[in-house]
Amino acid sequence: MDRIADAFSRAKAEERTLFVSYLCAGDPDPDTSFEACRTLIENGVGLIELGIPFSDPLADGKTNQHAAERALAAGMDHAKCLELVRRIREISQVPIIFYTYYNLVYAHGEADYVAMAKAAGVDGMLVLDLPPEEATTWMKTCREAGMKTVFIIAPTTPPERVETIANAATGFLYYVSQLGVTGVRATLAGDMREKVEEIRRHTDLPVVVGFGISKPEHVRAVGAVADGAVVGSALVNCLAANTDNPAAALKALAETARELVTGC
Ligand SMILES: O=P(O)(O)OC[C@@H](O)[C@@H](O)c1c[nH]c2ccccc12
Repeated sequence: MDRIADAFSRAKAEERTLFVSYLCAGDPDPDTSFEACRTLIENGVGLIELGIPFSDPLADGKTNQHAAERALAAGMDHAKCLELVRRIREISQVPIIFYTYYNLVYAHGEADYVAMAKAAGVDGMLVLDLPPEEATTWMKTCREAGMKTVFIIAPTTPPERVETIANAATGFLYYVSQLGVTGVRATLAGDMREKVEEIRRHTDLPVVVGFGISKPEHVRAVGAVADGAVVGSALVNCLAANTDNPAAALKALAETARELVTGC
């Protein structure tokens, strides 16, 4: 079963953009985090990026950093992240990607980290601070375990590295359309089409675009050039604004997802 390929091919067949969500696992607490994932699935999300909370999330903007802080403060650990995946698998076959940092992989050992995730039902990994040039053993370990390895391409990625990254990736490629770190923005990058077309010259993998997406018109603009639209901070903000009221957080999440999915 290739949940990732199935999700993208279903979206393509239905001529829609795959709605990809990001939340930090365990934000604001393990139970609410599971209900948040259920809410997203019920409101159109077709692929879940789960951030593994880490104390030094250097690639994340303030919104995601605070989400990781809330999750860690709520006692989220690796075992609970795997338990969250198992709970999601009881209700859905939605593809799940771990967004993690290499310190967390190293702490368990690559083989164990991948094996535990695969057993729980994770479909792919994005190690945010591990470039393909340093990921030879990682990619081999994941390939042998049937775990996809997603990689990121940025606006500043030079052409020769676009090819290297595109050739290393499996599952899909993620084009982060803005410079800097994650976070809601008023406008999207203007050169998205050219960069995605450049990526597509090197791969047949699906390409998703993220960074700053917060409105249906952003999703529509991304959908015109890419196979999926990634929304993180706009969803995380729903939890951040209601940390003392899980029901309100989930209601805001459902409303935001329902609005964004109209752009898919
Ligand atoms: O938050 P935004 O602007 O909607 O962007 C998605 C982003 O949060 C998610 O894909 C992500 C979370 N952590 C990351 C680190 C690097 C790149 C991307 C990410």
